[in-house]
Amino acid sequence: MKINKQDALNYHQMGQPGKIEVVPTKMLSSQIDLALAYSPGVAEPCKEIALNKEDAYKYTSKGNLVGVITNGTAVLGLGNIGPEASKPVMEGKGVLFKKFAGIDVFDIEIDCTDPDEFIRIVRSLEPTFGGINLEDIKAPESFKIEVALKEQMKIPVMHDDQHGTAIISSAALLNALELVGKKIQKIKIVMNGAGAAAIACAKLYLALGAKIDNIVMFDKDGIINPERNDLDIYRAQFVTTRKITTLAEAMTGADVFIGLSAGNVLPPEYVKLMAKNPIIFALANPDPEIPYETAMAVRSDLIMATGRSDHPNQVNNVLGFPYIFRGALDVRATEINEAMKLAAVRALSELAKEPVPEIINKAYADKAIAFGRDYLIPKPLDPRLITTVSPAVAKAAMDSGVAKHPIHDWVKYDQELQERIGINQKLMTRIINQAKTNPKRIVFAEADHYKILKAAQIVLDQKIAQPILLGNQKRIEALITENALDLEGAIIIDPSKEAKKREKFARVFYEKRKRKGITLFDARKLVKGRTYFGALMVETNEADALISGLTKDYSQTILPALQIIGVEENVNRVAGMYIIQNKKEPYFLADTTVNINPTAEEMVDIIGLTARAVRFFDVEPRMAILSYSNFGSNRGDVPNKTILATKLAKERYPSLLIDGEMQANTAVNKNLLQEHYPFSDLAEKGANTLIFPDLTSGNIAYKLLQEIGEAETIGPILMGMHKPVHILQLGSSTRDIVNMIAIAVVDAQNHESRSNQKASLPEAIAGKIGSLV
Ligand SMILES: NC(=O)C1=CN([C@@H]2O[C@H](COP(=O)(O)OP(=O)(O)OC[C@H]3O[C@@H](n4cnc5c(N)ncnc54)[C@H](OP(=O)(O)O)[C@@H]3O)[C@@H](O)[C@H]2O)C=CC1
Ligand SMILES: CC(=O)C(=O)O
Ligand SMILES: [Mg+2]
Repeated sequence: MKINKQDALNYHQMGQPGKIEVVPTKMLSSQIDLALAYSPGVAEPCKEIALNKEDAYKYTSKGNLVGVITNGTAVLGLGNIGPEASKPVMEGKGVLFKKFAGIDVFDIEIDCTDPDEFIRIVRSLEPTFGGINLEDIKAPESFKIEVALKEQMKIPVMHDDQHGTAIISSAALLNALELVGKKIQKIKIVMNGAGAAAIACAKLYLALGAKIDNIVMFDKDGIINPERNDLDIYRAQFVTTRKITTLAEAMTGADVFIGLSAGNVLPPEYVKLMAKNPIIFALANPDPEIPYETAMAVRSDLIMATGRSDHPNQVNNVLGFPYIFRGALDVRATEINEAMKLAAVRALSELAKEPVPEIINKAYADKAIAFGRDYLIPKPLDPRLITTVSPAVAKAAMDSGVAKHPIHDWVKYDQELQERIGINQKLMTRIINQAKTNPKRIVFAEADHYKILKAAQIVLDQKIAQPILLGNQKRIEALITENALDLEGAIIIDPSKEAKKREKFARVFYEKRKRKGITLFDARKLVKGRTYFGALMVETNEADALISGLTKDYSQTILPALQIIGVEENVNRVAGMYIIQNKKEPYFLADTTVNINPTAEEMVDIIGLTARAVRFFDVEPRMAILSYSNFGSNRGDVPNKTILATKLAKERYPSLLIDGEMQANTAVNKNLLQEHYPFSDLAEKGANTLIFPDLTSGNIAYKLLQEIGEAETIGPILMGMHKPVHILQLGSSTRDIVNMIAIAVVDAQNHESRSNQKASLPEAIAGKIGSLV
């Protein structure tokens, strides 16, 4: 994946600088809250903790808080760039801890290179944290620091670059060896790098059966052999007695190369020297010891992994640290010991051999990921990691006697883990990857706008879509130059210069609308408008989907689309849906954009369209029909209408989980449903799809969520059009536009794949033609 320097800087700079903030977990909005949270109320937990320090786990965030601590001396493969410069990486680790395992992090960058002083500082932080993740501290100091802190602290301490890397690379190595039928006891290993990561990896390989005589290690000064008189005690363990002096000699006949050093230090010709079916893990970040493509081009029997996400086999400690700490914190382990590390290795290596759920195939746009040369180890977005690795680590902590709070109910623990991450966090990743499998031509009516051009560049770079930019060519080109955009490959069309095409489109439009009051003269005038022009491109198959609306009111944009493209066959109307992505799961809201005051029957159409669209996102809809009343508790037109809509929808779509009418909070609060309305079909899980009684309530609800809720919103997704058209909200961000483009591409793929299938909406909902927007 091409990452542009300026984009990376903008990403970190935009909005509130950095990637992380502290969010309160309790209400703090009244005098009472303040008195409880702070003086005088706060004194009570203080006094309890003073009597029993363990109560810090009960009354503070300690039990779920990890310190990601560094001095910035070995930041990725960038070297000793200092504590300030390491902060983006540490914030990044914090975000991954949170996203993948629900663990909160304070990142702490300490200006201190003296190991004893560093040890003293970190040790003094024990009251704050439930665990310490040491990060990017250079060897050999990192060894001394970790050993001392493990000894002196009663909370789990792990140097991630050592043990995270050792665990993940061991799991991948065991699986790679299994694939090529080699035994770890027999393989010849070249370790390039003799720092924190390399030494810990080599030690774990030895624990797994590798032979010290078969390992050769290199640092910047060359091979580690008896002639070296500059070796610390850690490197000295890996002095080779073999008669080798150069990397080329070591690579000759080697089975495995492990790179934990720096980028681009392994010449391709050395790869040729390796034994049959060689294994290369080039793990330096961000640039591996040899680029993936270069190594793979050298020989076809190579098994290759890197630390990056843009190639198969990402061997990166992100597969470990969130889940290892999760398991350790959950049993309040006093340390992370060898048994826990080996349990993580086994869990990871076994998970890679399990059949891969469809959700992961989709997240990686790969039709069928299966254990093999390109899939040695689970993918970082695999939601099974938390429910596999964390329990394995927790069990091992219990079995090895370091768990202060053993887990007894493993089924309940599994559920808790799932709830921590929410199974559908990766919704847009899945859609984007699905889009990449078959990019489509997307025409933009408002291409003379920076945000559209930037989004077009992103989708072009990421091969999500082929942009067609409508607008004044000179203005578009000026914007591209002004903003240093790279839009090579995008098609620019200036409708004002396309007289022939306009005439063709005017005639198509005229034929469609001549009995609806449109003259050819009107048509010629209207097709000068870019939304008309774009919609006609889609209608005449010159483009696959239209995106418009960034600078215009919704109704002005939808009109041309409805007049030209119209409503899908077998569907009575179009409707708009918004996705609200909260921390745990997405919620789907409809109709938020089109139907002003639908009748009960019209609501049933909207329910059908929405159910199908929700399934398009691989989510099973649990639909609540909303009102200001709960199951007949209030009278009025809206409750009457929504009660009828619920009844009719249940009749028309018997396979759908629908209930109503109910208030919005009832719908999304399963405890409330269980307590007061246990008879409801939604009582078990609550609703994830909310159908509004009218446009006023739908529109107000999503706009409020968008502006003052903390959730990310995706949409509006226009449902029920004959061909894909999506209309942006006025002022959408570049990110909103990219999301919308990906949705439009997948929508176009689905339209294409069902063009020969004629099925009614109820049949589609019954699952006969799959999930389609
Ligand atoms: N994929 C993953 O999950 C992970 C990858 N890494 C990567 O591993 C690398 C090392 O990290 P870490 O061990 O923490 O850092 P350290 O600073 O502890 O170690 C770096 C080691 O690499 C050696 N080295 C540097 N350049 C060369 C070279 N050209 N040839 C041979 N050896 C070289 C250094 O030698 P000397 O001692 O002589 O200076 C040192 O032994 C980084 O690139 C990092 O990104 C680390 C952790 C996880
Ligand atoms: C991944 C990681 O921790 C590193 O490269 O340092
Ligand atoms: Mg690191």
